[in-house]
Amino acid sequence: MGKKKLIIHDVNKSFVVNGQSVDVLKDINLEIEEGEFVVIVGHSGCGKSTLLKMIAGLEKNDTGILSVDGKEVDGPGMDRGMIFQEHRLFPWMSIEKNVQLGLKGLSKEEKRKLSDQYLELVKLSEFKKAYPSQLSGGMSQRAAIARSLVSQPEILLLDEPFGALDALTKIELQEEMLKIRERFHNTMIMVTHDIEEAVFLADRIVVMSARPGRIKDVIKVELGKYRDRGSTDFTHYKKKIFDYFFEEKTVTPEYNI
Ligand SMILES: Nc1ncnc2c1ncn2[C@@H]1O[C@H](COP(=O)(O)OP(=O)(O)OP(=O)(O)O)[C@@H](O)[C@H]1O
Repeated sequence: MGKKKLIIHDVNKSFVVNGQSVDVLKDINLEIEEGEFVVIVGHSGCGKSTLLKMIAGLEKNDTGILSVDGKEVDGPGMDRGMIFQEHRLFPWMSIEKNVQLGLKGLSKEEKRKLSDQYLELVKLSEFKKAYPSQLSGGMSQRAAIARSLVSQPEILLLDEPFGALDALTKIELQEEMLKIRERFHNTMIMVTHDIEEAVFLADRIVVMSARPGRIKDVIKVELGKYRDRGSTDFTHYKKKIFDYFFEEKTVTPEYNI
């Protein structure tokens, strides 16, 4: 057993909508080890993004405890980085300047060195002076990855980061995420609607039930480091997760298999 990085204990969350309290997450209990890659899947609206936002410190849990390294989460921190489906780069800044945004208290030269290093990692060195509008969707998402990695977060929170990309770019970036994780040993927590992506990347897959979101199952993916998307075992995991969604209601179009 590795070191526990994140502990979520008896967490509940509701929102007030039209004057009424609506339960969004119910009795969430989850422990994530340092360096683990955990992927969360569940129907649209079951509270996956809300859970990520609570870990990021952007939303507050109503009850229970949510702690990182034994310290209760109380707002955003440099130890956690977040990547969203849209790249959220500032259009008026070059890619280089966007990447440097998260760096505080460093000289210009130090910032430049770091942004160069991370832009090289995501293969965007040649585009550092370009603006977001001059980049493709995949390139913009690479820049967003560099921006979140440059401040060296220990936990990377990924909210459907490749959801808007074409299939080939998506596969390329999935493989790069694995390389990044191998190099930096970050703990990764990703939300996705793509079951194949979940099986390809995860050490464990958290399956959530429809609203209010509860953890229905946590599946350990025992497929080794390099996974063959066409293998029988890979397909077996895909089917197992897909069956959870049949169980609840008829197939939902938001899920790709
Ligand atoms: N700030 C808010 N105020 C009120 N309701 C909210 C707020 N944020 C989220 N919700 C509601 O909470 C529920 C869960 O939202 P959330 O975005 O976490 O779901 P999700 O599982 O990530 O959905 P999707 O897969 O469609 O992105 C939804 O019904 C949403 O409308």
